Amino acid sequence: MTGRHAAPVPGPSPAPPPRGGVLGCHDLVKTYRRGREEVRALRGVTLEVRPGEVVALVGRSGSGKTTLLNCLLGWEAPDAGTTTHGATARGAARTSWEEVAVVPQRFGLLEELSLLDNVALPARLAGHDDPAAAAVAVLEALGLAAVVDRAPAEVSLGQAQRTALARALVVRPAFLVADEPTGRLDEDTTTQVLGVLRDLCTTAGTGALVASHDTTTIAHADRVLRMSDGRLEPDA
Ligand SMILES: Nc1ncnc2c1ncn2[C@@H]1O[C@H](COP(=O)(O)OP(=O)(O)OP(=O)(O)O)[C@@H](O)[C@H]1O
Repeated sequence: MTGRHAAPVPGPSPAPPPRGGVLGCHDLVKTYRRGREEVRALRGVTLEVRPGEVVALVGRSGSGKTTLLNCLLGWEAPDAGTTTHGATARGAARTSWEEVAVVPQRFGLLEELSLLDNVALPARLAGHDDPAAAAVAVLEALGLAAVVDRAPAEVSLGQAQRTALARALVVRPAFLVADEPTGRLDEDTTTQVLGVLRDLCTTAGTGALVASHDTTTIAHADRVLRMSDGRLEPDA
């Protein structure tokens, strides 16, 4: 624990995204095929994330976590199954960043923009009065005040990872999906980041689904879902 309280993440000025409902999926199936080889990455996965809760998704490397998140988000097409995105209960193609924001495993930052501009972008698209101020506030809360003007290539992987999280949090989304968002961080920084995430879930009612191998992240979750060989294990 750092002993620091996480600064609250300021809210965007426009109307908040539609709230309510759940982020979830029902009976998702996904098989990858390469020639004759088949990898059954998802074998019928059903889950729900409710507003305000932090759910950790854990499992060995290759158990299907990233595939599950990608299918849940609509970034990959499942072979079967359905997804629900909060209040809209529609397909991912129509889901806005304010409804479901994402921290991808490989960050997905725009290399030609500064960290500040990367984080301000979704706030700008959401119609925030002062996107830069909102971006600075969340970057500061995540311990990045000193590097906001640098490009992603000019910071450490841990700093880039926190920037990807800041870009998701800046719009106070209804739901957050994060793939290993603390994998590059030391324990103190992880605790700081989790404090900011928890604050958002409490104050904005964000429901978070966080795939992680990190014991600190798992310990801070309200619920833990365990994946094994393309399936979720039944609750212990
Ligand atoms: N595009 C792809 N083509 C073929 N197989 C794939 C593809 N993507 C993933 N796989 C396979 O699907 C299985 C699940 O992979 P996935 O990336 O979902 O696991 P993971 O639990 O997220 O792993 P990690 O913790 O290492 O990120 C693995 O066996 C992987 O090799």
